Amino acid sequence: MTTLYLASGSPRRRELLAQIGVPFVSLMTSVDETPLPDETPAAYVERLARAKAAAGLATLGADEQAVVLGADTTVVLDGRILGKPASREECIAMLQSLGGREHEVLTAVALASVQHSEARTVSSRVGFRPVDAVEAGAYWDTGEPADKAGGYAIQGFAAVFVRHLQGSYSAVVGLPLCETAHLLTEFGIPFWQPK
Ligand SMILES: Cc1cn([C@H]2C[C@H](O)[C@@H](COP(=O)(O)OP(=O)(O)OP(=O)(O)O)O2)c(=O)[nH]c1=O
Repeated sequence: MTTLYLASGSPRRRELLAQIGVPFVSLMTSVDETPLPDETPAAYVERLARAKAAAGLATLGADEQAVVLGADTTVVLDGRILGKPASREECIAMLQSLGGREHEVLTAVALASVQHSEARTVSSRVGFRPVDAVEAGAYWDTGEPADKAGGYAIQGFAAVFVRHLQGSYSAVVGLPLCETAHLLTEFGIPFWQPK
């Protein structure tokens, strides 16, 4: 019987996958998240999602029954990749740069088995109201932004910054569930639907 593994340390991804009623086993993997020179944001997120799935598969040896899911989420502003803020100052600068305008959130999901691998990338647009430095600093102090791409969590306190979202809410949180369900079906893994 096929077993689905989630190669992710993200609690959001665990919750999102559980939401669509798929049994899975969590795996911890680590991949280098440095962008390659001249790599586009779309190429970057897909490469990382595939790398996370491949790294997970490698830890399982040659298990013919395993399918591994990896994903990556990146915030893109003016073509620039915004990663996770490393400091309070960086987070304040990031949130102020996102304030009063729209940015793109790219999330890729990849499934890999010994036989083959597939990936899908979803682009969403998020519009923020202006965010001043005092509020951005206070938001950093909540502890929420540190492990989030772009320094914010739409599902958390940062919801107060979000004027609009065009695209996939689950993708912004970390896993595009519509596309994930489609890929799972391709790999013969049922979600909540009757078998
Ligand atoms: C924009 C945004 C990102 N995020 C999160 C999703 C991801 O967990 C994180 C982006 O970092 P990722 O590198 O995609 O994922 P991760 O390091 O948390 O987990 P792993 O690589 O082990 O799967 O930012 C939110 O939770 N809410 C948001 O609104």
